[in-house]
Amino acid sequence: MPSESFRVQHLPAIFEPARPILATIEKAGFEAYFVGGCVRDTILNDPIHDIDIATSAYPAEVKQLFKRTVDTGIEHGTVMILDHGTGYETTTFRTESGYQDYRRPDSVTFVRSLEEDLKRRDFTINALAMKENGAVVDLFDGQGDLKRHLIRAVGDPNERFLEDALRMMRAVRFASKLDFTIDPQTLAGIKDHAPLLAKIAVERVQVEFEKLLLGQNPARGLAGLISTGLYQYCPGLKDHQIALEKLEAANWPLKSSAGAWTVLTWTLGLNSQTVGKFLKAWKLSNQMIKAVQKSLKLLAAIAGDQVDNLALFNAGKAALDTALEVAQVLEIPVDAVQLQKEYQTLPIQDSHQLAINGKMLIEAGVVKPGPTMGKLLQRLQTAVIMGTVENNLADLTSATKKFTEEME
Ligand SMILES: Nc1ccn([C@@H]2O[C@H](COP(=O)(O)OP(=O)(O)OP(=O)(O)O)[C@@H](O)[C@H]2O)c(=O)n1
Ligand SMILES: [Mg+2]
Repeated sequence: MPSESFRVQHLPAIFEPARPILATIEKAGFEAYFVGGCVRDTILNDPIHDIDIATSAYPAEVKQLFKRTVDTGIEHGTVMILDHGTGYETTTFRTESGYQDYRRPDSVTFVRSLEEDLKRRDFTINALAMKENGAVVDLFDGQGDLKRHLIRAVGDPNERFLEDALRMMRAVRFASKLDFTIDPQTLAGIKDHAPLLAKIAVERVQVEFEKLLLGQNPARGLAGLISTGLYQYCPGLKDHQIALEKLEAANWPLKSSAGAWTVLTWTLGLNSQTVGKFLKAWKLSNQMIKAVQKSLKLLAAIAGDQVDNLALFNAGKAALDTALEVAQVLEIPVDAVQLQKEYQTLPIQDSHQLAINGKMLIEAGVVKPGPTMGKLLQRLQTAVIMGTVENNLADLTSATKKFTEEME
């Protein structure tokens, strides 16, 4: 069994429910460890979001030790254990070989040795293992690199990136997230293999890029992305080195995902009309695309000092918050408090709040069903939002009469 090099005295509370799983596996004579990000984040004292467990027990052996298990990825050695409330995934130590397509191993071989398993992991800071009792196994000086604030590939960087090209994106993502430097040899490995990123599913690149933009210091991640040429293999970024360099100088950090994509696309010179195609290439959801379109539109109004009630109404609260967040990061001057106040005091914030509707108009006999009615309601709504008509039945009815006469 590998020797321990350090011991975490008090495991964060999030580990508690998972400890009995490791204890059970150990009692049966196997090894079991917390591995990957959760160990890194424990040592960094950062929030932990998911717990990964690795074990020398083969999947069939794991399943014998627990009452309730689910085969979530049995061919890769992953079994979900449900005995202790929330499910915990355990993965058998494994080595992988092949990687003909630079993203999936051709075959997975289960092994009994922790070292073999850790050797195939991406970076030294992610190749730490921790026992149930807090003892840390660190075979590649991951703790030294955590102290030195260094992203360094385990072993030969070229091998690691040939195994999985997404790791190049992960390197720049961690540089941003943790505000760490990328080790020169690791950086050189990225430079040499950057074109392989094109082989990776865009959805996976998107996740890493968004995390980069939401990190502690995106300037670091962007600098890595640019200096290695990796950006050229990201959707729609090939011709945008200068814009990306400009983005490096922004007033980071950011909080929201919509904010991240808005900051990026604004800096690339896209607008609410042109942004759709770009974000589709990144495989973002329609919901996210709509959110970015709205905040870009409002941001354009803010930058042109043309924000009125209608612009605020059309944007809505979420896009307003995003646009204000982005304005701060991009140092676009805006009185955020004032705009929030204007939004709060809009005559209506939602179409449903209009004091008249189509049914009422028909019943009052002022308009017949059809396309005219839609136009009329739109006009009434705009008039209310802009404050030229009061939002009450009497005023809206007389405005309706006036508008219908004009429209005839
Ligand atoms: N391309 C990858 C992805 C993951 N890993 C290994 O699998 C672990 C878990 O992966 P994942 O949860 O994707 O990343 P984390 O490092 O845990 O980071 P996060 O905080 O984003 O979960 C990593 O720590 C690393 O040891 C790897 O070697 N190569
Ligand atoms: Mg993780």
